[in-house]
Amino acid sequence: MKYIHGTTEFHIEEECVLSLGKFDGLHRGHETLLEHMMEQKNKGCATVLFTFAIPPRPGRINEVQKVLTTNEEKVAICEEQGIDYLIEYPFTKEVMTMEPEAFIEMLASSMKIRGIVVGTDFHFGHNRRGDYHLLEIYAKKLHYELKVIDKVQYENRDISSTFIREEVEKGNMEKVKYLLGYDYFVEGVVIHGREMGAKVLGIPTINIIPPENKLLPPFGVYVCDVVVGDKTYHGIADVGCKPTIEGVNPVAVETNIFDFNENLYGKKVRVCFRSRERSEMKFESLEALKQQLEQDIAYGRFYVQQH
Ligand SMILES: Cc1cc2nc3c(=O)[nH]c(=O)nc-3n(C[C@H](O)[C@H](O)[C@H](O)COP(=O)(O)O)c2cc1C
Ligand SMILES: Nc1ncnc2c1ncn2[C@@H]1O[C@H](COP(=O)(O)OP(=O)(O)OP(=O)(O)O)[C@@H](O)[C@H]1O
Repeated sequence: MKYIHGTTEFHIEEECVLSLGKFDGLHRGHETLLEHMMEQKNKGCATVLFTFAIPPRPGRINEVQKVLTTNEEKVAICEEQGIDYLIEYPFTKEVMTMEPEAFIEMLASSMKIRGIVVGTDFHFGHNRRGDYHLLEIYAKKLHYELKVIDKVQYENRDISSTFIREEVEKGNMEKVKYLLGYDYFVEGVVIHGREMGAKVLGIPTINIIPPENKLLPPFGVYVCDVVVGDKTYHGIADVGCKPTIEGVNPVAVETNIFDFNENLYGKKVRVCFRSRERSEMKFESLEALKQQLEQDIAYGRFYVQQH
């Protein structure tokens, strides 16, 4: 896959099928779009996802925008899904004020568009004036086929990245899985913690520090799957900063993998959140924490057996 970013100058020689939008966390709504794109791919078109690199709003320059998928994850997911080109187009003042007609012309001058796939609510161009009706008018002129997808819903609400971010923030991980089509996950390289887990508490854990802009579920304990290479293990994870342990601890995801004693330091792992058990708490003593951890592990094992 080619990842085109940081430039407004690009040219794709092949005939292509295109979809446009933000695509934060590919979800079950996007899935329908992708299926149509893959049908075109089978007929010889290259698949192109066109997204914008939206800068932070003025006055919020120092605020980190939390996302379901970081750029690195998006690149990996797009590659897995069979996307040939991921374009992250700079959202400059000129682009922001570009009339939708000029935007379509710009796209058509950069690639040979044979198909466009969008949802019914897709809007683009200055003041979001462009919509699928305008794309339909240009379909005849520019000789592409337009496919407009009805919005996939859940409980009478359109599935969207906004909807999913709200549910992640509430810790509703089963619902998030349904909306995404897969477990919500965090990736990171296993680092050294204080090593109290194995030595003091008798419960070994792996620690990862999530990327700063990765949206996390609320601090607390989650039944999870841990993916290491091509293997998946069950475990129980704490998201938070371990208030029982003295000092300032960074926000981390710390996981006890069941029946596992290999050394994972320096390895990249993916922690997939399956279900929230409880909030993170400050315990009176390490002994009290240890007792709770044992209960958490028992809870996690039971959950895994039942689901
Ligand atoms: C399932 C699980 C639940 C945890 N719950 C809490 C908690 O509620 N409060 C807390 O202060 N630490 C909690 N922790 C973190 C422990 O304090 C941590 O395992 C211990 O401090 C070892 O950290 P280390 O790897 O940095 O040595 C939890 C850890 C796990 C694996
Ligand atoms: N539930 C859905 N069903 C069908 N198509 C969808 C669905 N959600 C988004 N799309 C389409 O996918 C493309 C990308 O959507 P985009 O990621 O920008 O929006 P979104 O998922 O609704 O998120 P946000 O909440 O950020 O607006 C658009 O063409 C959009 O219309």
